[in-house]
Amino acid sequence: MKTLLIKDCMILTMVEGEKPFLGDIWIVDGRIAKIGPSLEEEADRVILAKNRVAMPGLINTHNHASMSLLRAFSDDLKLMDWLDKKMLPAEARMTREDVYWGTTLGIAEMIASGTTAFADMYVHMDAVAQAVLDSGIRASLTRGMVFLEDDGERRMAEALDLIDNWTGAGDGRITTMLGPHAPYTCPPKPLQGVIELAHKRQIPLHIHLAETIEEGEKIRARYNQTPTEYLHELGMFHDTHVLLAHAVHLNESDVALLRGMRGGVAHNPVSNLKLGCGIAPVRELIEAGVTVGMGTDGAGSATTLDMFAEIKAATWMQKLKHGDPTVLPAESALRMATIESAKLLAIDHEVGTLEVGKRADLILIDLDKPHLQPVHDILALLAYSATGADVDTTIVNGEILMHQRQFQTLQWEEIKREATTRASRLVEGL
Ligand SMILES: CSC[C@H]1O[C@@H](n2cnc3c(O)ncnc32)[C@H](O)[C@@H]1O
Ligand SMILES: [Zn+2]
Repeated sequence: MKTLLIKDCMILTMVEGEKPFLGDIWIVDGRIAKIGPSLEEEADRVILAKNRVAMPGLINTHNHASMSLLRAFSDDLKLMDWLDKKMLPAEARMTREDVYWGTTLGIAEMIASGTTAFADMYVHMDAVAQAVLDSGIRASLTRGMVFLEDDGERRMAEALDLIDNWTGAGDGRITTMLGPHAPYTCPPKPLQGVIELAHKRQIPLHIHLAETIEEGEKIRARYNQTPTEYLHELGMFHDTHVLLAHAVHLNESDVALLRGMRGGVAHNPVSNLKLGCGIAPVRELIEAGVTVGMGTDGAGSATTLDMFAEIKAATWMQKLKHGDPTVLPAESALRMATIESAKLLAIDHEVGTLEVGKRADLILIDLDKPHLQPVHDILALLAYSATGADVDTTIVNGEILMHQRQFQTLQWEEIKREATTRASRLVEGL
């Protein structure tokens, strides 16, 4: 039996209706065994967490972690120029080892900023899975499939290899999905095939949707439909858990089509702002009963994987869009980044709140800082003042991945060296 006791912290469980309280958390074999004041249980290790807030780890529902190698390489471009002229040529040079080290760099940033689980769509996914396994983080992995060239069968085979070989690995830390890339890269026939397979084997789907106005124009010209109508008509929302990344350009009837869907929307506000895509109809989606979680997208576009930046951007953008500061209050934004995101990855029975019996995926935030005092309202402080750099400790499955801002499972100097040399090679001459 492996035990860990976290003592004297302010506990924010994120369970609906529960207020923050001072207390302790006892973790046994990776799960929360007790939460309450003055616990006296024996433990192999004790963390004294005075002046710290314990909350569920943040869950990043849309990422391409390996793109951390392309951070700040190409900015201030329109999405299609950025993708076609810069990202795709650099990605064409990426080896399996590049993906391993790029993903590890992304994971290091996530652990350091309080993310305990993420959803990833990329290539060389066995390397991504290995990086997840080695680091101790939790992830939902997807082989991204573009069906514009004629090697779609190979991509499908790789997607299924990932699912068959890695689902449940790392004591259940790795889950998998099927990932058709986007409506504009997936024509009806292969997309229908993916949807039918997902249906038959009950595999969740992860896809980009309605990110830009240009995407809407492309799909209108090809099929005389909105991107959402296109996916709906192919049966995507009938009985499959679907993770929709972005969903910025939805009209009223698109939102109505998503009503009652399984899964929901990964909102990526920083990427949407930076690429000038627009503001997603988050309030309308939530009012329609659609689950909305939070993500960053890759660091190649968002530049950072700090989920605290997303929390701020999400709430500010909705307030601005509706001209109303009461829209998406602090608690709702924090819920989006924790339990709502857990629902999107279909892991909410295990993580997303601090509750007895759930996996111990949690973070400790250091309040002993000028920008986090005084403590009138801990929810407002976390949503509006905290940054990823305030995270002191990150724990996944009861394992300490970072403590007092020191990585426990990753070798930072090695990651930096590998990432620097590989990143230079990828972008040379582009
Ligand atoms: C086929 S693997 C995933 C693929 O997606 C690309 N990508 C990264 N960010 C975005 C985005 O915001 N919209 C669409 N596609 C994106 C990435 O470069 C990979 O090629
Ligand atoms: Zn993306």
